[in-house]
Amino acid sequence: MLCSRLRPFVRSMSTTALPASSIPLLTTVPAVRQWREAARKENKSVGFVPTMGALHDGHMSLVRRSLAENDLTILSIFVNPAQFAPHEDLATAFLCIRRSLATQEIRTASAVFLPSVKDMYPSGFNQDPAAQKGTFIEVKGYGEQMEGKSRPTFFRGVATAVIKLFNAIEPTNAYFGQKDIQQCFIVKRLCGDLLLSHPDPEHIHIVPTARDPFDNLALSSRNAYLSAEGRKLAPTLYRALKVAEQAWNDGFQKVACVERATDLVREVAGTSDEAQIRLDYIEFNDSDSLEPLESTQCREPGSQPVLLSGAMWVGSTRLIDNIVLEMIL
Ligand SMILES: Nc1ncnc2c1ncn2[C@@H]1O[C@H](COP(=O)(O)OP(=O)(O)OP(=O)(O)O)[C@@H](O)[C@H]1O
Ligand SMILES: CC(C)(CO)[C@@H](O)C(=O)[O-]
Ligand code: BAL
Repeated sequence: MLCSRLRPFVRSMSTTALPASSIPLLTTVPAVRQWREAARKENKSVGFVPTMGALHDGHMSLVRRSLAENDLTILSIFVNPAQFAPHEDLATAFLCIRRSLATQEIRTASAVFLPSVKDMYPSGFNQDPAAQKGTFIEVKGYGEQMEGKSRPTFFRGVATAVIKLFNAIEPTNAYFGQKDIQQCFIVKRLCGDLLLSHPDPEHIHIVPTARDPFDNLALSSRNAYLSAEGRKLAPTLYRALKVAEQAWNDGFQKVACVERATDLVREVAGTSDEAQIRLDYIEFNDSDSLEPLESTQCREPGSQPVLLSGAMWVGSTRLIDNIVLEMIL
């Protein structure tokens, strides 16, 4: 069963309701397979950019990279209900799709795939994980770490939707944003574990986070929900991560790096009239296991990359950001 808030928006996504477009809007799995088959016959490589709509410049940096590296680029827009907890705002995410389809930028892609919830969940979908039936994919030991601690069913939803999209499109390459760094590593592992060839883990590309050029705030669909005051405070998360990065590079232990970053957020929160910001976490994780580092761990040059990531509440909006230490993307 579909969550009641979602139902009207799914109905409104019927083909006839879509705006006119000069690029193919593929709304069913058979249609996207046909498009893919034609590309295969012409020996054309296909780059894939999965999104949930509400397009911004961060999405466009993925599209640009795909355009540069492939003959054809397909972008999907699917607000995947399985990655939203029942209390999260799925309806607002849906409202953004129509606006995205009207933007000029996605017209540079070769095709847009807009599946319905019914196409993506042929066995039906229930928003309550305990009542769900059918096939769901878990990436055990990785999906529970980091963001998974706050969003327990999130990566199960992401993995399930991504594998379905990959099976429908069979892309040569797929592009994901560094802003959602855990998602990038989980998708790579998913492709490796399930022995996927289209794409295999080496063809999952991580594109650096696109930021506001003035204050480095990571672009995100969620930024649209910030108040004017909240928008001013939002870059504090990245500033805090930079403080932690500096301390790490100076040789401090993890616990001290986190403390310095936390102090900065506390200080900024103290100067805000409305005390709008609250740090959820700042953590250092191993990029292979995704396990948190030991408190006493400090920088070891030449070791494998470390994920320095954080989440911060700005009013009722939860923002995430990260820095990958010692890695060339
Ligand atoms: N600032 C960014 N730079 C690069 N890629 C990004 C950026 N923001 C999002 N992406 C990537 O775009 C893809 C689609 O993301 P999505 O449609 O969920 O947008 P979003 O801005 O991440 O939304 P939300 O704010 O709900 O997290 C993902 O791979 C995501 O990592
Ligand atoms: C990858 C994704 C499209 C899967 O639903 C989503 O998690 C997102 O937009 O990052
Ligand atoms: N880009 C991540 C999607 C989400 O947070 O639901």
